[in-house]
Parts: sequence; structure tokens; C-alpha cells
Amino acid sequence: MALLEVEGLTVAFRRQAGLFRQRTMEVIHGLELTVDAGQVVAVVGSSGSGKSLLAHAIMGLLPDNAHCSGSIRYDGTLLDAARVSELRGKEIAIVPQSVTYLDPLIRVGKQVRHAASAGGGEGERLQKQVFARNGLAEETARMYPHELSGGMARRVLASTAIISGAKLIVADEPTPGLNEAAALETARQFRELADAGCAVLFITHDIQLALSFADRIVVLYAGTVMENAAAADFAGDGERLRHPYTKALWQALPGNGFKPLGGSQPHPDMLPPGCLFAPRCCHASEDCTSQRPEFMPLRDGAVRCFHAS
Ligand SMILES: Nc1ncnc2c1ncn2[C@@H]1O[C@H](COP(=O)(O)OP(=O)(O)OP(=O)(O)O)[C@@H](O)[C@H]1O
Ligand code: NI
Repeated sequence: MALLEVEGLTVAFRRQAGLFRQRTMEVIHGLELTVDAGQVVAVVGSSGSGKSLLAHAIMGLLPDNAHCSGSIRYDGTLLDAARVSELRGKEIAIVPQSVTYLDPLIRVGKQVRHAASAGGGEGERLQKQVFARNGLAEETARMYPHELSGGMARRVLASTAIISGAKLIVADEPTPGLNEAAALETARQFRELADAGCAVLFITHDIQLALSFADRIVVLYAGTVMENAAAADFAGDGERLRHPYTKALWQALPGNGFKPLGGSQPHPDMLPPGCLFAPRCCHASEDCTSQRPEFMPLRDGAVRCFHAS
């Protein structure tokens, strides 16, 4: 059974427009995904596609001016504000994208030990073990966040989630600033957690890294899921992929011809009326420019495209 189920998630921000008027800007539109226990689901998408907002919506960390609809379920039950605040840091852990989430006044070893489900000597043993595995020297534990490089801070944040004992881990871009070997080592640890029964939602820009260890890939574009595919569908010329955007991402990789995709993702203030990808899509027809396609199951995956087969 799915440990995490996100259905029809829509997030809009209210903004003051003039003295008496408020405007809303929808940034996430009808987003769907599930993560089973034992699975790594990677969410990939370019900057501004809504990855962090998805993570924050799951963790109950959206700002006050955000209006959220749809449903987020954890272990079959609605994850409302009260339940998420009870489970956060225990059953559900986040690796935040920003290293500013570290407490500047507490030594990092203590922060990581504090996150461990096991207390006392066992917590200290786990912290030492996870630091060693992540290439953090023993003395790092006695440092304050401002004494760490960006890459070290990221490894500290990942360590916190890795030893948390959580059943669901949402990792929001845990690898920028890490070299390839360190990023792969981080990925390997999340894979091991999933193999031990956790559900891992791994957010990244790096499709190649995602493909090296994830079971499924969820492709976000302009605030919605364009495709949900098995990692194994990313092969050959991309003939098993369902959406033109996913195919374009695949073909833009260095090993697949490096073919660039022209144009840019629309800003939430200026979304096209039909398919959000239509302005950049070489297959776009009249339907695509006037109607929004539904997210439909297709061949053990799902896609939001009128022409997918
Ligand atoms: N507090 C906010 N108020 C208004 N708009 C916001 C707010 N937070 C995010 N957005 C907008 O929502 C969209 C999605 O942002 P989000 O941070 O989720 O992107 P992302 O995919 O995580 O990008 P990145 O890869 O750069 O981290 C962007 O257009 C962003 O400008
Ligand atoms: Ni982000």
C-alpha cells in the first residue's frame, strides 16, 4: 500500500494587489503522486517547477498566505496540520533544500544526535557512523553551522534524516555542491533506507542521479506532473516514455545526444490556457492550445498529454 498519497494537490498564493484587492496565483495544479514503503520516487523538474512547494505541502510547512486544496494521505489517513506536526521529525523527516534550516547556535553533532530516534549512547554511535559514511571528520560534530562549507552542511542535513528512523523521508535536493562520488553515496544511503522499508521522495534536478537509484520518476513542469514513469522506461531513444517533455529531458542528457529544448517554462502568472507544455511542444495541436489534458494512467505509468499512446 502507498505510504504517501498526494491527490489533486493545488497550491495558490494570495497577494495584495492594490489597497483593497487580493490576487491569487496558482503555482501547483492538480498534482498526483504516490510513494510506497520500500520505494524511492524521484521528483525531477527545472527550477520553479514546484518541487520545494510539494515538499513543504507534505510537511505542513507552507507559508500562511498559501491556500492548499486536494489531499495528502499518510499511511491511509489524511495528513492534516495537527497530524503532520505530531509526526514531523518522528515518522516523517525532511532534508530541506536550504542549509539555513540548521540551528546556528547548536553544534551540528548535537543537532544530528537530537534527530536520531535512538537516544543516549546509541544516538551518539549512529551520529558518528553516519558522519564517517558521509565523509565528515569526527571534529565536524563540534562545529557550528557557520563553520561548515555548503557541501558539509548538506551532508549534515542528509545525515539528520538518515538516522531519524522516519518511515517517510522527503529529501529536497540533498546533493548540490557534492562531487559525483559523494552524491552517489548520498543516493545509496537513501536506497538502503528504502530497501529497509522506508518510503523516500527524492527531489532533484539531476535525472542521471535519480535514474541510478530510484524506482519511479515523477516529472514536474510548471507546477504539475507531466509524467510518472518507471526508471526503466528511460532507455534507448526514450521510446517507452509517454510525454514529449520527458523525452526532451532524456534526449538532452550528455549520453543521448545533448539535444537542447528551446523555450522556457511559463511563469505561474502567465500560464497558457491549454497544456502547459504546448508552447514548446512540436506535437501541439489545436486541442493542446485550448484545453488542459487530464493526468491519465498509461502503460504502468501516467501522463498528461492528449497525444500519448
Ligand atoms: N512564498 C511564495 N509566494 C509566492 N510564490 C512562491 C512562493 N514560494 C514559491 N513560489 C513560486 O512557486 C513556484 C515553484 O517554486 P518552488 O520553490 O517549489 O520551485 P522548485 O521546483 O523547488 O525550484 P528550485 O529547483 O529552484 O528549488 C515558483 O514560480 C516560485 O516563484
Ligand atoms: Ni526547490
